Amino acid sequence: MMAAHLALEDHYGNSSDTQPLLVTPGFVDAHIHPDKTTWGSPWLSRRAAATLEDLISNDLRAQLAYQDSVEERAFALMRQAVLSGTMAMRAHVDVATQIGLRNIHGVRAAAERLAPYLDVQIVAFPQFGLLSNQGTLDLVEASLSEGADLVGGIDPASLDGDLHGHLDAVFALANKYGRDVDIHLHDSGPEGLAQVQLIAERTVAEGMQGRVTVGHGFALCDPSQPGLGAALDAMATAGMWLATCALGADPVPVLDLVEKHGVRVALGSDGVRDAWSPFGSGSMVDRTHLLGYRTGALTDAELERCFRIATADGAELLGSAAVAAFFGPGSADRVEFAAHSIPELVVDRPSPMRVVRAGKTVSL
Ligand SMILES: O=c1cc[nH]c(=O)[nH]1
Repeated sequence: MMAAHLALEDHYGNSSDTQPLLVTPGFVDAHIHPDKTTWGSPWLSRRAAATLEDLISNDLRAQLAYQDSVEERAFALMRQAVLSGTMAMRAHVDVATQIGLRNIHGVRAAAERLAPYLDVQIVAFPQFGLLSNQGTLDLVEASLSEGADLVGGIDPASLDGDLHGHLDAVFALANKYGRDVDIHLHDSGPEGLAQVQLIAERTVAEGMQGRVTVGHGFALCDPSQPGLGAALDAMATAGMWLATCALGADPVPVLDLVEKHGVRVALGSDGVRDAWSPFGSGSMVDRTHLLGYRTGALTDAELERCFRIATADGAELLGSAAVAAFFGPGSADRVEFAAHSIPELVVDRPSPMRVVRAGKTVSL
């Protein structure tokens, strides 16, 4: 999947060398949390957080205090993503006894309003624990008939405190309803790698090769870990994906190493202006820049790899036909930028001049 560079004609039909036109496929946000965003809402002053548990309790407190509905906030962010060139996204949406299914319903309603422009997959995400937060497992199951597409999980050993029980529950639901799986794994070091190995074994045992993603996978970002190669090999055998976000100080994978072991990588925004982070723009062009910056991209090939991860690779993970079908400037679904080349686009991160869906300029 290539981008195409054309000379741009001005209003009078004169082409100009100083105003370039780069035509690209749409972008794919493979990991975002639109239900928690404050996009379009008043500024949220955030509390300090030293641990994952702090972040999670800040998150719940913030969500319970939001005045604007999930649908309004999610729609505002998802609209911004569309206008920034995103054509597909995988949304991790909280399901918990404290909030019931309202986040799932709100994000699904927002997605329906944007359906001509954006393919949205919803992961039922047990942010506050799947087994440890009693009643959540039943809600996750119910969510699969009420708008959620995938079964989510989170740190089975540390956060949920029952490694095997958590994986049993996640894979049982995936099997019962024929859904893919996407598990947040913040745990680092040997504990994180051991969980990756187990998820990979489960994936193969359940015949779910290619249908399981690990989000964040901080353990997979530490090349000093002796078990890293084996964990990456296990993931490759299971056809597992790693969704990384290049957010703040979060660890990022060594892309050469991950690719050498045959593990596929997709890119996402993670939390955009929510209790977890004041940053984020909803733009995958920005996020691609951050991936390049955080992974030390230097050569054109390295910058182009970041672009590929955010477009063609993400499209493969999400099964996005609109992005995958891009063939050049005449494509019905495309994004137009004032840029000379992909490397320059990734570094300069311009806003699109035009997003085109089904042959028509998107105006929202
Ligand atoms: O919202 C978020 C972001 C990162 N990690 C989580 O568990 N939740």
